[in-house]
Amino acid sequence: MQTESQNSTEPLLKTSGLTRRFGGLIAVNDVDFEIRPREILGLIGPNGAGKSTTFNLISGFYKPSSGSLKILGSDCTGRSSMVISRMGLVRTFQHGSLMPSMTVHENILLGTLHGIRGHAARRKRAEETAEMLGLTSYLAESAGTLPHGIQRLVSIGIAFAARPRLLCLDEPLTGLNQTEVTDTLSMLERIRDDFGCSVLLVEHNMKAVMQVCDRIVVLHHGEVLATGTPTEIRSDQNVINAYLGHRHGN
Ligand SMILES: Nc1ncnc2c1ncn2[C@@H]1O[C@H](COP(=O)(O)OP(=O)(O)OP(=O)(O)O)[C@@H](O)[C@H]1O
Repeated sequence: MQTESQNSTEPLLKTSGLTRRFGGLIAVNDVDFEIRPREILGLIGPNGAGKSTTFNLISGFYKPSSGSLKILGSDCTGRSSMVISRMGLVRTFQHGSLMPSMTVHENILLGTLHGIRGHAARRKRAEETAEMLGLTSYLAESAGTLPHGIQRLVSIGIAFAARPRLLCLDEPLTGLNQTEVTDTLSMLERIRDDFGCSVLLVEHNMKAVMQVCDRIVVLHHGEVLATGTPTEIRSDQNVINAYLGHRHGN
């Protein structure tokens, strides 16, 4: 999905005044942020801060109450998830995105259905994706029978098989052991460095976020509390008071 015409300085995604109300509750309020080419951006904040709502807004699963969303300079406000995925933004879901009764190969093939013509080319893409994620030996197995950490990787494989410009991952590290976390973070770096893909990471594992992200946006009560590098965020007194100080101590 990468195009030659993409201007490397133009944000991949930019929100302006993004707002979403649920009845009287403002879940996301006047949120401005951008995701740049070839970066891993962390979206963090306490429970109820508005991370999932923001994620659903930018991926077209929710329509904003007000504000705008641009992808590569094109106004995508209120567009469907299908249109947004065709523009190069592909997401995973918090509780996994796979079909348990299908094999790993069949699952990853699902991610190739849009944008790749011909069964042979799709199979090749699925196999390349599996190899990159270390899933080759699981290709023939039913996805639902595999350990949790492998299922998480298969979900990422389905999304990455489309070779998106922006891969949006909703809590991909939940339930992984330390080795699996380390492997997944290395894989995200490869996705960024070898494929030029940006990654939006919604994640509660602060150690991992601080380790892998190029920049971080902190949400609190639906608003952007801070934006910066991991070093800047770690030492931001507002962030420490609202989030890091309580949950993570260091
Ligand atoms: N569909 C909905 N209807 C009504 N209120 C909602 C809906 N979705 C989210 N909310 C509310 O919006 C606020 C933000 O929720 P959201 O799930 O976006 O936060 P979050 O940062 O993702 O939290 P968590 O870390 O617990 O997943 C919360 O007060 C939540 O109860």
